[in-house]
Amino acid sequence: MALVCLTDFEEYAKEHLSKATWDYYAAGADECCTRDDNLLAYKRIRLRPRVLRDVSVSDTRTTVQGTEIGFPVGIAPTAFHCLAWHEGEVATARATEALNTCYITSTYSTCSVEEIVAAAPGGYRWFQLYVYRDRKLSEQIVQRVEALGYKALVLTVDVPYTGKRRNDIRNQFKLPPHLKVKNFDGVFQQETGAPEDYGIPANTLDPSISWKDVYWLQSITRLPIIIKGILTKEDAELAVEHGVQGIIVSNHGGRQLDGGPATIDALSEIVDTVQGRIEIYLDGGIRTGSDVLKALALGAKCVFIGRPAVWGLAYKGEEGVREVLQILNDEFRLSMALSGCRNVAEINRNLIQFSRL
Ligand SMILES: Cc1cc2nc3c(=O)[nH]c(=O)nc-3n(C[C@H](O)[C@H](O)[C@H](O)COP(=O)(O)O)c2cc1C
Ligand SMILES: CCCCCCC(=O)C(=O)O
Repeated sequence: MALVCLTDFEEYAKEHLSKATWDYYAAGADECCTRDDNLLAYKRIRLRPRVLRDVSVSDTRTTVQGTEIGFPVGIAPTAFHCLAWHEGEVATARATEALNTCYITSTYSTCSVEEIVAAAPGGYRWFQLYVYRDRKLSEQIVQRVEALGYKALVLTVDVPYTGKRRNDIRNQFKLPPHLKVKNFDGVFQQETGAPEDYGIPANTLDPSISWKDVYWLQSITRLPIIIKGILTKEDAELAVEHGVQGIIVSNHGGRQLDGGPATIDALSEIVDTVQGRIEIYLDGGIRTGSDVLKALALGAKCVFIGRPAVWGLAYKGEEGVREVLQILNDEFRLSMALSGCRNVAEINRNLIQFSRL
């Protein structure tokens, strides 16, 4: 039977992946309140559609960091794509190249950045970076992705420690031995029995990371820096003051702090504070084209999907991710037209029924 919406892909993935892999992808932290609220928050928002506006032609294109993409939905960084499909991130990269959108490659990819670029040489990509205690490791990967033509660095700031994901603990989930964090092959070795997250030594990431490390990162790269994991106006203001080029409003898909806000609920205070000085993106809970429309109406320049891309991989690799992206593109185009918007420039706050919020 045809899969017609993203939840169809979710059901397929749940049925076909091993329980431990499914649990890892689905996980939220603790009671999963924030993970679930990311989706529920969209359902609380109502739109104010305009009519009789000649929507016979519609244009979903936009720009991010000055580059045109086909529609305002990219792929958020998620780890371990080879768990879902044997070609892993290579398949994801090919799908995003085909749909002309942005793919943020995770530090914890199971294909190397060199393999990803070779598979989809024309693709538009950003690289997601975690900061390591051993800064040389971070510097080396930054140099590699810069040389490979990645267009921005996405600095993830919400993982000083990994959130408590109960099923992963119950399942003692770890990357199976035939898969590797390919960007650091052989680097993350450790003695048996030492603390680990998913088979990776637990103490590699630096929990002392602070705003001064943004200056350090700027000193080692010419790439634009986008901070992922901002949820408050105070931190958005600091991001602007530290000279970064963008923010991703994100709670890591509800996998880190449980009890934080849904990202769509956090967006407005950040947009009001930033006042257009840098681009603001959002991820978390995007499952339909009207979710995309709502996020853009509230001020996001582009949104990113995490789990739905992995569901697409689990279904049919590259083809599955293409289908997921195509469905979102089609639904977004339809939602735009049904609310009277011919292009993304016409999407604004007037579309949102604030009296209900
Ligand atoms: C399985 C999984 C792995 C993830 N791995 C990373 C990662 O390596 N780096 C990162 O910055 N965010 C990671 N994230 C968070 C995503 O980038 C994104 O914030 C989140 O998935 C968005 O929510 P959604 O899944 O509801 O679309 C991961 C999320 C999931 C579900
Ligand atoms: C050692 C930390 C592993 C993190 C794995 C990727 C990730 O961010 C996730 O949410 O899962």
